[in-house]
Amino acid sequence: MSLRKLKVAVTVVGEATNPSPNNENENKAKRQTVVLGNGSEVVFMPRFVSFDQAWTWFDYLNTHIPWTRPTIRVFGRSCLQPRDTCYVASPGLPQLVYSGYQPHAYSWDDHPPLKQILEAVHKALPGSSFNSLLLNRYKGGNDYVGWHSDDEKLYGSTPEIASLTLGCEREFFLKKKPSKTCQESRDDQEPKSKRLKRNHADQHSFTLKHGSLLVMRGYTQRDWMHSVPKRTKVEATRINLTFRWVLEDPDAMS
Ligand SMILES: O=C(O)CCC(=O)C(=O)O
Ligand SMILES: [Fe+2]
Repeated sequence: MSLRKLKVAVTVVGEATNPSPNNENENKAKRQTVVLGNGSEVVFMPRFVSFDQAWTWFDYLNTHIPWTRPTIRVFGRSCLQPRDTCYVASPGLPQLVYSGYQPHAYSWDDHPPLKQILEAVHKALPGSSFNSLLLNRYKGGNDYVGWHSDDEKLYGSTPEIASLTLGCEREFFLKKKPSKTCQESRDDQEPKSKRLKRNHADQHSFTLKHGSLLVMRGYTQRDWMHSVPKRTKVEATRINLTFRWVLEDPDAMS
């Protein structure tokens, strides 16, 4: 699959205060906002946290998190999830279930560095709040996450998801979900060459480097899918933390 790097529609909205808890001098990092359209956007901070701090967090999480590689169900078939995982949530929240798997919810108190990371994320995103965390560990290029949206009901209709990368960099892709609007139905009947031009902004890619933070907002989960594909030449480990807000009563929202 070949997805073009986003060249347009990347707006640098200025210097942001980086919340690196240890080094105030490294607290200046560029923040890019990518407007995806129709109320969806991505904010990307390539240097959210200092290199050294990010390695300290990586080493702690790699050794201390109770990683598991669960069996999940995809298109009716059972398979091993192609990455390690762990789930952390505040008490009293509804259970997370995805791909037929219900992870045990660990407490923030079990791993104090996670509270420090959560605080840093909150500081970088004023007005945002997160009460759960899904951790992923990719132990090399064969580990991946396939195309999906995090559109579970317990996150509500416009969830904000903040995604921190530690360790080996990997490509992160976004592609627009197919929809049967009038315009797109007409596109289907056009020659492929024209269609490709018209759809140029329907896919984006980001290189998620060590210490970067990518935030998906608005209707991104409703209208877009994302993935971290396999990479044959990659051998090193990447740890990814996605912070999310779980609604206390998802049924009250519908
Ligand atoms: O590893 C990543 O960057 C993405 C992980 C992800 O999409 C997820 O856990 O839902
Ligand atoms: Fe996801």
